[in-house]
Amino acid sequence: MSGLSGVFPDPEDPGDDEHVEFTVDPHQVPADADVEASLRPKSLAEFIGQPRVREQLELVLTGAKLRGVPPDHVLLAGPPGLGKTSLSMIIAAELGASIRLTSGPALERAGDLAAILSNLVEGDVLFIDEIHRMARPAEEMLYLAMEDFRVDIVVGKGPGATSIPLDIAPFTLVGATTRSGQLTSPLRDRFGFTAHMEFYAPEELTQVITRSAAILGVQLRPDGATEIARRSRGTPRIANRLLRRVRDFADVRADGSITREVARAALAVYEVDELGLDRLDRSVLGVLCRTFGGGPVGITSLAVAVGEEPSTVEEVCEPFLVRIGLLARTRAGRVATPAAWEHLRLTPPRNAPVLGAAPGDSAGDDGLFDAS
Ligand SMILES: Nc1ncnc2c1ncn2[C@@H]1O[C@H](COP(=O)(O)OP(=O)(O)OP(=O)(O)O)[C@@H](O)[C@H]1O
Repeated sequence: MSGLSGVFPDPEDPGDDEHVEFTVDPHQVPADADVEASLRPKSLAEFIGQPRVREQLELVLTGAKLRGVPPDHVLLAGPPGLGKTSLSMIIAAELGASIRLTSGPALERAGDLAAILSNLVEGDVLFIDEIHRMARPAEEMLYLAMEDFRVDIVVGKGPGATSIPLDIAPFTLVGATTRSGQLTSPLRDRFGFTAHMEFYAPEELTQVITRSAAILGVQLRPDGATEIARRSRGTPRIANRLLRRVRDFADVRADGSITREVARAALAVYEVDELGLDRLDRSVLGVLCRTFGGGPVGITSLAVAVGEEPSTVEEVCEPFLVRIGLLARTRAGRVATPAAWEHLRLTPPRNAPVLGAAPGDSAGDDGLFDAS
């Protein structure tokens, strides 16, 4: 028989010698990644929240459809997990077009991009995730492709090299970035529309979770949905992930129904606190307060101290910590706010940095400083 089988003790009662038998066929159980895909909204009408982006995008798409031309290139900017990939698929679906998906790091050489561009059919949507991480030669090729629907293929090397122009089908580029400030201005200027994705309000995340629970057939009480939403860091991907983890807990340790109490107990097991901070967030704040006396400290030093990549701390933890007022970015580096000390139940030292008054303490145009 293919599958897994065995015995499982009741986790509520370690002394229990009555065992529950289980049999699971891994081919019958969808992987988390498949579940994630099934939860993606398929149309603008199904896409919850981001009212401004939806309205703007609807105008861009409808205007293009009225004129019978592919819409301008679209840039989706915002922290991870807010729905950029979902939105790119929705753009293609609303246009009745096919979509090709790739990412900046996969486009190392201009040839990688040329191969994709030359295979596009008129009206296709090309999605490039993490577009700020594309290699320079590919980026330069993209300028011409975006503007004139043409690429120059370089044949040969050195002084004898020649470039052969190749027409490509008119297409719409959808770029996604977590670091719009890192885009070069020639690339940024070639997008006709930039959608700035915001963190979601708890009520919007409650709707996301309720919708996902209905798709997954999970019994979810409204107070359970609110509790998960409150701790989802304004991010639908996290909301869906927490819903799946709370569902596990509800199935294994409760009666399968997600109530506020079940959600609280489950999220305590997964170390997600009342503000939605996870281990890494708390570790960043803890190091900032305990090791660096509240800062200011550069992102690299902070990342090394928590054993993470600076980009992870900067793109995953920081935007949310800044948004909920636990961390501030100043010219001199990252600083813990009084609310951070309070959240960690620590007393700030007397010489802890004072926030707010210093002139020039404002973020750069990507909201980030390079103190390291
Ligand atoms: N507005 C929304 N309404 C309902 N569900 C959403 C919405 N936005 C995102 N989701 C859910 O969140 C998950 C993550 O979204 P998605 O992968 O599109 O995010 P992303 O911004 O592209 O993230 P990344 O850039 O890290 O890939 C999706 O599976 C989808 O189910």
